[in-house]
Amino acid sequence: MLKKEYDFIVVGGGSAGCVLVARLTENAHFNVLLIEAGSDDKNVAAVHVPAGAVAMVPTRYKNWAFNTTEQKQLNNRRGYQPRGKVLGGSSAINAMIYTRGHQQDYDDWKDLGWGWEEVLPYFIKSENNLAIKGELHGNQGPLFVSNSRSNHPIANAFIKAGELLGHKVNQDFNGTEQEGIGRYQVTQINGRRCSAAKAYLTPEVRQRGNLTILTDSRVTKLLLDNKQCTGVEVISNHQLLTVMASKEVILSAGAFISPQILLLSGIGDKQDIVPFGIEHHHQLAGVGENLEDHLDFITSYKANTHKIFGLSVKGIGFFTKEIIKYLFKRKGILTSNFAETGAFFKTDPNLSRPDVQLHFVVAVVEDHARKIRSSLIHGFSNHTCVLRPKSKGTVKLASNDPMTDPVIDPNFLSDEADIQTMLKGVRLSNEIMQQNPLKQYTNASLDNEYHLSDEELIEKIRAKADTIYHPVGTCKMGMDDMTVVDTKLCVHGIHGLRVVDASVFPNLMGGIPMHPR
Ligand SMILES: Cc1cc2nc3c(=O)[nH]c(=O)nc-3n(C[C@H](O)[C@H](O)[C@H](O)COP(=O)(O)OP(=O)(O)OC[C@H]3O[C@@H](n4cnc5c(N)ncnc54)[C@H](O)[C@@H]3O)c2cc1C
Repeated sequence: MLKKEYDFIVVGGGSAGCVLVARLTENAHFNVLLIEAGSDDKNVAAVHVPAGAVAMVPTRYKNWAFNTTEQKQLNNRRGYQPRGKVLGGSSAINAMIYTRGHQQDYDDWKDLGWGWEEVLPYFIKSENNLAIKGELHGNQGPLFVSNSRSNHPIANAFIKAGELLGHKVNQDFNGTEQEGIGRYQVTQINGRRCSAAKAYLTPEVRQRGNLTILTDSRVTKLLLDNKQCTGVEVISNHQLLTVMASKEVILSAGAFISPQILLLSGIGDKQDIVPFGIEHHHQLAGVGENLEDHLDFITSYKANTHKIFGLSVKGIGFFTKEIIKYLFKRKGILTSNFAETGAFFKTDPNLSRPDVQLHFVVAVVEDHARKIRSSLIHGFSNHTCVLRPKSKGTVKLASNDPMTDPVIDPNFLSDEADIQTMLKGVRLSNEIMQQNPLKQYTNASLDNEYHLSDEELIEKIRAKADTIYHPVGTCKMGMDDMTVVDTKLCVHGIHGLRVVDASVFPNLMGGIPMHPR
């Protein structure tokens, strides 16, 4: 039964929220309420079977499926922003790749107390790596990390192709050196997804008497008494309820909704709040600013085999066998995280760390797999993203109605430097795709961009690129005027309120943002 008051209320049961409630409830004196807008993840096959992501990412199933504003530098196209809406949050629908940022990325945050030396013990504590041991890895944490059980031959051909060009094969992207080409490790156990909910909301944690989990319930507003956050308003079962927090409310609703909740509650820049008829409580100009995201450009190929993702009559026999293999052995293509291999490259050898990442995907996933016709093709694709974009966007209110999506403007490619880095990255990607180990599997290039001039390729990037799903920074941590939380993640000037999700990152790191805490 829901109580009127808890010590802590955690808003959003995603990558950050699940970790936090598991840790807080270790202390039997704390009563904790976790509120999640989506459903429980129990018995949701699409979450647990790795290839099930294909049922969620392009659809509204367990997914907020946001759209962005028209992107000026992307030919005024609207982008797509999937986000998990289920316990586990985006870790329940993501590609399960386990790569941290580059060590230097954390050292950029050293003055904030979040340098490499400070964060490494937490990586190690959380990780249970079933394949790699060593001083940079953990083998006893709750988050299981494995080698992919799919091990698709065409994904391996990608590595061979890179090796032919002289790229160093990297056996461990989370080891001492990030640069190189290799296989991604995945957050999986026994061929099943290990989301933050699976890792941290274990049956033992769920049974704790001091933890209440309220799913299918949406926080609409924070309750404020002058400069103290005292609780939340939540819509649950079609009823508007208020629940009080005696110690803290902790926002972990993700990089789009955490700033939206702050703005709906009157915390942010006056100009972003008052025009919507909302009372302005607390001036914080940085709320919803500083949005950074990884832009992704895809080059796709039709394969000369049907033993890869795609839908055809010929493929039915192959997939039937793979389903049986999965049911009995938890192996095969259903364990694939799609982006099985990849690379971290420097577009300029003088750089101190890689500035582009490649994801080699054993499927054609044009427009986030929303283009059914291209998803039918048996094929593969190579994705290029700029790791430290200079372009910055915003998340703001569209209305005072909390059920309305926020206005998301990543402002992709607004900085010319990002276009140039992307261009160089795509050239590196194309070189690999033309090597014999991959050519032997290629029926046709679906993009034919090898012979394009720089100007033509930039046009193609503007016509096709979109997110690879790593928005951060909208409640930035730090001490300057545009920051929202301090180094302990407390909201500046408001007592009893923290933000703990990807919105607090000061900037994007050269890796994937599920694992940096
Ligand atoms: C398709 C996709 C692929 C990705 N691939 C990878 C990958 O391979 N590797 C990797 O490391 N990262 C990947 N990411 C990124 C990674 O998953 C995210 O960066 C990370 O999960 C963000 O964690 P978070 O805690 O900030 O937010 P989330 O995990 O998104 O959690 C936010 C939670 O809050 C809930 N919520 C929102 N609003 C409310 C509200 N008003 N009331 C109550 N609850 C609310 C949401 O439903 C959600 O459960 C991917 C992301 C996506 C979408």
